[in-house]
Amino acid sequence: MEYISTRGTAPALGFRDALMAGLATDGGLYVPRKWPTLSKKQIRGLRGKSYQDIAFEILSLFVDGEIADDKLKAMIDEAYATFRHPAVVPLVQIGPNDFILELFHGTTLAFKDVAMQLLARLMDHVLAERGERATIVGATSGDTGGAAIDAFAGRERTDIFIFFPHGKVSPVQQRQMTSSTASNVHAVAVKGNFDDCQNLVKEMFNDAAFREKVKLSGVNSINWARIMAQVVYYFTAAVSLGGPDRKISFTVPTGNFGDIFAGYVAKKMGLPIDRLVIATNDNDILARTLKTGRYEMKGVTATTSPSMDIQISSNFERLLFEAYDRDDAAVRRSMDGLKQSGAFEIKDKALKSIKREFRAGRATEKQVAQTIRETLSATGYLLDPHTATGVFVAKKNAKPSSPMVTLSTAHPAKFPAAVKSACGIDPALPSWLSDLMQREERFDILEPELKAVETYIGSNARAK
Ligand SMILES: Cc1ncc(COP(=O)(O)O)c(C=O)c1O
Ligand SMILES: N[C@@H](CCOP(=O)(O)O)C(=O)O
Repeated sequence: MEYISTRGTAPALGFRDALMAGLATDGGLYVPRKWPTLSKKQIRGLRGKSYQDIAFEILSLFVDGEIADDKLKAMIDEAYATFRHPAVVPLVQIGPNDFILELFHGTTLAFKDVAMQLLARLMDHVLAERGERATIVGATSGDTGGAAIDAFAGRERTDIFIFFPHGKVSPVQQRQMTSSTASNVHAVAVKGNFDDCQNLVKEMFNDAAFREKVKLSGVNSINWARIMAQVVYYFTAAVSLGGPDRKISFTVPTGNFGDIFAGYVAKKMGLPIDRLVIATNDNDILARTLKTGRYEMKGVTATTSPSMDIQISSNFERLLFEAYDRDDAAVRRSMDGLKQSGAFEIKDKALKSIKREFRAGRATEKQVAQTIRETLSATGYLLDPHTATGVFVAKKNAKPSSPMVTLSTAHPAKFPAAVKSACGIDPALPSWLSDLMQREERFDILEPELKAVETYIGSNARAK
């Protein structure tokens, strides 16, 4: 299996190199040269298997023998042993045809743990095999950072630097990032928003000398391995609801487009998915794009679902690549337009192909709060604001003939103020995090300037 860049001018890489590269050297994102597929019979064969076994069957198609099967199995088992639910990602029914896929039973209570626990182990394995060290960077609107810090803390071969927008993450998210005592962890508050943090990370990758000097690697969903790990739960959810002999729809609270792109990959691999619905909060650039064909940045609004307060939706580039029939020049033109003028137009044919695969909807702040309140009173189920965004949009896009699964991307206790103000309930953190808000914080504050950030990393990273 070879991985190619969406911008077409970086070298094609095997799995291990794509894993360690994060972003391609031409600024593009890696995707498999060809989507692996499973027949209906093979998908049926996943029924009744454990999450770990299904993960192995799906992931080994992408790893393609670059990591020995027994080692990959052991990493999968270890990664998902950190989850507090025996099903890893249980499905909960909240209506006759409405389901919630709970992705938040990992150590930091967000769906990011699913991929991050595995990613850290995969990277460690490759670094050990090569006798190397790496500097890991990540931008976060709140959840990726906590999950990455938890997964990489104390790992000998990596130093990890996480950049979060100063004052724009929830107090629980901030404390999860800033209370690590591990010496290889560096939490940095950037005076800006998530897009500034993400731009800094991408600029670091585009600085070839710096990239080489500190042996840079990334843990955002620009890294193909993040997406790959997230494909698995579309299969586990679908087969437990009768797939592939029945089509299942999914609604996904969306920001950086990684989670829903994983659903699109599952479909490409042969999983019969009916509707794939993008749910956005007031930062509705993706919903607007599908409606108008113009991807246009308009500034970020702070919402009660801060993890989705994003304008530059990185993985949309992977979708564009597919929609333009893998024409990397068309992707380069779009990305140049975005950089130069904050916008680009999608050509009719490509837009039509995107609209065939996706629907999109937005939930306003009022609708999010109302959905939390109404779902609680109708079903007794407590949603976090990101999941509530999904549930609201799912209702508008559900079809009576197919089950609708909304991905629950975070535990309500990560956003207690928003949940309390919506429905009066103050959700408690689970026991292993009950002292979180008393733990001491340790972080630095930086301007959103490449030089400042590179100097900071340069003086703290050990991979030189
Ligand atoms: C809780 C939560 N929900 C949804 C999202 C959106 O996921 P994605 O960026 O993969 O679209 C994020 C982060 O991005 C998140 O942290
Ligand atoms: N919502 C994310 C933003 C970064 O997304 P990623 O999936 O690309 O890492 C977060 O919580 O940090």
